[in-house]
Amino acid sequence: MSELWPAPRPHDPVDRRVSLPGSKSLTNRALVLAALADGPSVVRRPLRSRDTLLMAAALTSLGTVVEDTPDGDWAVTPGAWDRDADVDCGLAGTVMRFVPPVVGLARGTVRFDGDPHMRLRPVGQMLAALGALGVRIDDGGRGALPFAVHGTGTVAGGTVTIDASASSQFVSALLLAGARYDHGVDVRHVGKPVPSLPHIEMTVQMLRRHGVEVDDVDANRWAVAPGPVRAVDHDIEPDLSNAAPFLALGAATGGRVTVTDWPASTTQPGDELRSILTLMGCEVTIDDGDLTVVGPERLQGVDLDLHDVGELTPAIAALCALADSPSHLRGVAHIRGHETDRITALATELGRLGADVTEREDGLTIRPAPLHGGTFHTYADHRMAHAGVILGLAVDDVLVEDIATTSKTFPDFAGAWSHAVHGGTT
Ligand SMILES: O=C(O)C1=C[C@@H](OP(=O)(O)O)[C@@H](O)[C@H](O)C1
Ligand SMILES: C=C(OP(=O)(O)O)C(=O)O
Repeated sequence: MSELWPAPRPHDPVDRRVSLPGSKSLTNRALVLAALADGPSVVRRPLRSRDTLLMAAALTSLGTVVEDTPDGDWAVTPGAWDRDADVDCGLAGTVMRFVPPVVGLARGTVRFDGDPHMRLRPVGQMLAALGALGVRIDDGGRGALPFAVHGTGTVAGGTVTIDASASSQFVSALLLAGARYDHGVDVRHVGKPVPSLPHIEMTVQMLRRHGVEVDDVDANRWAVAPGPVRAVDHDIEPDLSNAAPFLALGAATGGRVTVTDWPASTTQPGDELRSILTLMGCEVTIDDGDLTVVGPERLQGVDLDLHDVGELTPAIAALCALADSPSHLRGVAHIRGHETDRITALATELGRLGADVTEREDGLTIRPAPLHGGTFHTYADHRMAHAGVILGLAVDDVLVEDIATTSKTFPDFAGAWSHAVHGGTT
């Protein structure tokens, strides 16, 4: 078993100010668009974590130049994509889904693989759509990793139908590369509702910033016109999903936590934390870019459809386990295909520490129950580790397995968390 990390528990309500690293989703989109662009770009204040380093490595292996600047930014220069390569997706959905459509525009065979669990995460529908757009893919009929993409330098593109109910990233992936296809791309979703729609909106907004024309007037249809992708310098916002455990620190301790540089407007789903924490009884204010959460004496349970913001589920579920009325978290069947089956993992691990949890096909019901210490397993999932440390705020002797798994989207999370719980500015 990996190392067990004693989750720190504050003894008094905290009063902290926290600055967070950049957004994974924004950094990886910025890198892809910079690599596809018509000139050099700078990605400013990028997140440097496992997922974004894997993205930078993938684009570099194709022939893109990604260099560190003295300011800690990433300078990206498009290169000739004229070679065979191997891409390690790790456990990054954005690498496995966003890079194959780009490889269609390269000349060479690119083989993709990743961590053991990555071979179970859904990608088959996206590969099939890419095939229909004119890209040759060899996945041995598995519809999963490992697979190879045979790029010829051009992709016909055009209209394609896809069932993207397993992941919004299928749509984002096709849109990101689509402007560089001969006929652009016109993606039509058919199936159960697409999850995480704000992430598709994030893709559309970033494409428009790069001068790409996108028609998203109709529901379940996104059309990208063919044309150049203009080089643009990006400022990466802080990762608002990774704000969840830090805001939970205020919420769960009846304390006060301020996260700096909260964007005035954003497509990041973490922005929903403001209304979710308000529903749980917190006082939430924004003042001059500082978001402050003051926790209540007792947290209230919530009834929430998290379909649009599924990646927040682990942190919210942990807070619900600390609330003094029942919670229903619904609409997140798709998170069974995330870093682990998050619904089963949360039901198992919250239950192990005494929580009264009922697992449902598309979510969890959590009722108040006395909690106790024990080992919280994380299944290589950064957000399970966040859930574990949140429980540790209110329960003695919670041991979080493999805290280092948080490096997927947060460099030195353990250090930042200890600092935030015990005092000082991160
Ligand atoms: O496009 C993105 O950057 C993401 C989209 C979402 O994926 P799903 O639609 O698979 O939930 C989200 O959960 C993931 O963390 C990041
Ligand atoms: C689902 C997530 O990641 P990925 O980008 O690997 O899909 C996540 O970070 O919660």
